[in-house]
Amino acid sequence: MTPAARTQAAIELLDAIIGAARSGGAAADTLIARYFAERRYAGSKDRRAVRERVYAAIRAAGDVPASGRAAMVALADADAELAATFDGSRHGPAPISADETRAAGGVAPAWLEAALLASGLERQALPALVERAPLDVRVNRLKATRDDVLPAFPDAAPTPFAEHGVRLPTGSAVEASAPFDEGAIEVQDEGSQLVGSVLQAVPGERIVDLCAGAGGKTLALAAAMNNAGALLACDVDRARLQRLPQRAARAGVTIAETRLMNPARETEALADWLGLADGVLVDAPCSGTGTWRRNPEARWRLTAERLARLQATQAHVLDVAAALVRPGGRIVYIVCSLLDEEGTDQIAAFLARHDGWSAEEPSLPAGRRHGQGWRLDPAADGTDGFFVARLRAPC
Ligand SMILES: C[S@@+](CC[C@H](N)C(=O)[O-])C[C@H]1O[C@@H](n2cnc3c(N)ncnc32)[C@H](O)[C@@H]1O
Repeated sequence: MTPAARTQAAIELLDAIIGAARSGGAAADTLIARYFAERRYAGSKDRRAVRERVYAAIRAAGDVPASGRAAMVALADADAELAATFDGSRHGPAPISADETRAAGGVAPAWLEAALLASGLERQALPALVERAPLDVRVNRLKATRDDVLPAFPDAAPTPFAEHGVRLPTGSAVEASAPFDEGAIEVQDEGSQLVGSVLQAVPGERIVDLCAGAGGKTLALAAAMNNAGALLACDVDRARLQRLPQRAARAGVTIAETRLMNPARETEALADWLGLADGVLVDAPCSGTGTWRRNPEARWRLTAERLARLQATQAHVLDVAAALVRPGGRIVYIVCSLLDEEGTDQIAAFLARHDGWSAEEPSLPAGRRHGQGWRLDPAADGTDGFFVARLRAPC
């Protein structure tokens, strides 16, 4: 493909991504994969270049742009090489005119920027929310140590804070590596590794991972428990939960049992665990404002209505978790969001609903106290953004 044709492809893809963001359609990655599946003439360099242009345009536009062209023209205003590809050639975009529409910049839609500032984030911390993220992996201590893994990747370095983390150059082919194949590493952001460790699960305990998804944190819990004890991984999403057993097998995890639940009927599915868990991890469904670095189009999709629905689910899963914990046991509540509505406000509301429970300070090597919990943010900590709180049940 010529450079101009690559820009035209990025414009077409952005049009599809913008349409999907407005209608709740497929994610950008899916649309990009479909686009190239139908255009076999595009080589791997073309695909990489187009993808980079698409994501640069998504990162640069805080709100949904009027069109793919408006997004690319805004990008070209600051990039002469890109601007030169608007050359009107056969497969390229028409030349740029001075008065045509440009996508607005910004970090997020105005209502979301306001909500982030109201949640205590400094304005200068906002751009880091949409910068490219590093590629972090967690070393699976059931299979290897960090020193075993580091030599397998030439440009790898230990993560600054997480004990078992390794940071690799973005784009490293982790899943084609021997350590991945052997189950010695899992892709996991350093922040995710840190907040997952707040439960401090130890061998022999009875632990529930209530919102386990495909098991990213379940596998870390099993490693912390050295495969000894009981570990129940639950979710309401069959497709996600179904991926867990295969990942567990690769990681040498033997104690994770999965359980699919019906939404709003979780306590029925968990009747045999009521009041018995030493600890419950609630990695709650959330708006993902802390993970825009990896998924920048998410900020185009979030609405106030969706946020309100997520908040209701978060309160509900916290209440389910409280029913599972034994006297004196604990809950760790995590959201990959920096909005107080999903973080410290949820904890305050939980404590108001549940007599005798208290919040304990998680105290991690990165981040800082925030309300009744702890917060990591991309600008200050170089991790995805997270809120985490530890709650102690009365004895
Ligand atoms: C942030 S994701 C979990 C990610 C996962 N723990 C990991 O580390 O990879 C939140 C999960 O909550 C699940 N969820 C949504 N509603 C739920 C409910 N009522 N009970 C349990 N899980 C729920 C979603 O299906 C989703 O998998």
